[in-house]
Amino acid sequence: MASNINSTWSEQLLTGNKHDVVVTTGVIVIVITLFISWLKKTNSTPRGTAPLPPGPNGLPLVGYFPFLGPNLHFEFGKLAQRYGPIFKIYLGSKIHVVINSAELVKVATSEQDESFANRDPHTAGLAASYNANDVAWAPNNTARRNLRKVLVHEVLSNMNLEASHSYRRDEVRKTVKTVYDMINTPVDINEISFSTVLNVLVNIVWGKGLVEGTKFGDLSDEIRHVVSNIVEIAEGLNISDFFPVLARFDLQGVKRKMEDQMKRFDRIFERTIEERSGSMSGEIEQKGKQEGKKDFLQILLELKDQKTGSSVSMTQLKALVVDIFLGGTDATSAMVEWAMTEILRNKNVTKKVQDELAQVVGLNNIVEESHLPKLKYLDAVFKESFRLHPPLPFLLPRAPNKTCIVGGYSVPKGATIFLNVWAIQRDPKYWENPSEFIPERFLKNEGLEKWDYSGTNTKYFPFGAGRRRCPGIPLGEKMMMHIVASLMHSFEWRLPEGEEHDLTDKFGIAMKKKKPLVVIPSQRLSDNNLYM
Ligand code: HEM
Repeated sequence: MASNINSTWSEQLLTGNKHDVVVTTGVIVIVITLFISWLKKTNSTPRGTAPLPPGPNGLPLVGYFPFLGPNLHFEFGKLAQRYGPIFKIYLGSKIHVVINSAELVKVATSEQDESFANRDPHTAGLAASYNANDVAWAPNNTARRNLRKVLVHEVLSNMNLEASHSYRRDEVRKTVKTVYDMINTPVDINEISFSTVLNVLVNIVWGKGLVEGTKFGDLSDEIRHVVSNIVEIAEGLNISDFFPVLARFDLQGVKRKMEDQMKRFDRIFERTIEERSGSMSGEIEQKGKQEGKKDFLQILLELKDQKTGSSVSMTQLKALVVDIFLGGTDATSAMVEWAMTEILRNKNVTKKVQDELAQVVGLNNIVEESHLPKLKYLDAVFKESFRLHPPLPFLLPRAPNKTCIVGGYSVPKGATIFLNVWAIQRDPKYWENPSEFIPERFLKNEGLEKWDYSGTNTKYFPFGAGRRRCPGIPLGEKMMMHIVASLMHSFEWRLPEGEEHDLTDKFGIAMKKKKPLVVIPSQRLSDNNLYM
């Protein structure tokens, strides 16, 4: 018996019990048949239609999962080299299509933008968006388009951005003061920029008066906790997203944990609305009127009061606030960290950034938002940092609402689409010396190439392209430029003894540095008052 257990199938065939051999052979035949029919299913297309894109086969049920490392952007970069501008890959039971060329991204986000403007929300995204009632995860329907209009034309309008400039100024100044108090001790750049950006957004959404009032001192801490927790939960890989049949079991508890955070968020929202409609309302409204700015809550209450049949519901507005926090904080602070890393590891770049700041701002002054458009070299540094380290290396996943043809291949309705901005922005076909950090490439005005964040040139689109591109660009850009300009203008920075700069990244909700940038500041400006 023991020898039977240890023997191989072929040994049993030669020596063993006939019944065992029949059973084993039967199982093997079934497995091979399943495998062949799975191969046929994953590679076949109905007669007369275009074929599916090429791609690795993987295994039944789990697809290509077992062959992938944790850094999907590297893995997909390698597969792009093998399979070309478009490939398909099964992850679990879901088909994913990865688009790796500027030309085909143009097809998806311009020629066929309407079909590709739908999303494929994962469990965490769904739970954090009140079931896709927001802008970022909702399908491309009328409700979403209306809500996006509220975000672009009300919250982020030029007038509101201009009016809220004092919020950004105050928070950046507070950060400079905090760093000044930490002179000669290590500072975690991502940590301080995350908290600066979050405070700015809290003020934009809820209004400074509400958060700073003594009664609500604890509110911004609570918001900070909830936002950090939401980012952390959304960051992990969730098996249910790849095996939809398992979703209802919520094996890793992602849905439950996210819903707990959303309940906390609901309580914050209810409390602020209650207070706003109560005793503090007149005072805050009056202050807002004097300063010519409206916080988000005020816009919300006005929309409700208009009674014009506005289709924006309370749930949508809450979901939009979460979008603003999630979209705004993580990606912006990740970019501050990448830009600071690239500046500090290239001595030549450090000098050029500092020289420009000395010339535009002066060393007896502080950085103001009005200086930012004149900092052309720093702008090029950001553009080059975005090229090498796009915080969302595949953007947010899309899902076409009908089967489309891209590059001669069939892209099935509902497939998860990754637009591989990471690979395109490093492709030697489009970029000279692609892995080198050369900000000057964005200062040349040769030819007809347009390098901006609009996504119209699909060789460079770190904020996305087409009708789902990021609506937060003007705010994100102002915040990250102001923070880095101020940190570089007010301080000299050095690494702790024995440390070296490290560019390793880690895949997540926003692609960050694996090892946080922790650097030691020293005073650069002679006037101590410029730090107060
Ligand atoms: C450096 C900062 C930022 C980066 C790199 C960034 C990047 C992106 C990217 C790549 C997308 C997906 C675009 C696509 O699928 O084509 C996106 C979407 C979005 N971002 Fe940003 N973002 C930033 C800041 C912000 C800010 C400050 C806000 C809000 C105030 C924001 C709100 C959103 C929203 C709501 C969406 C979903 C748009 C839609 O689906 O229609 N982002 N962002």
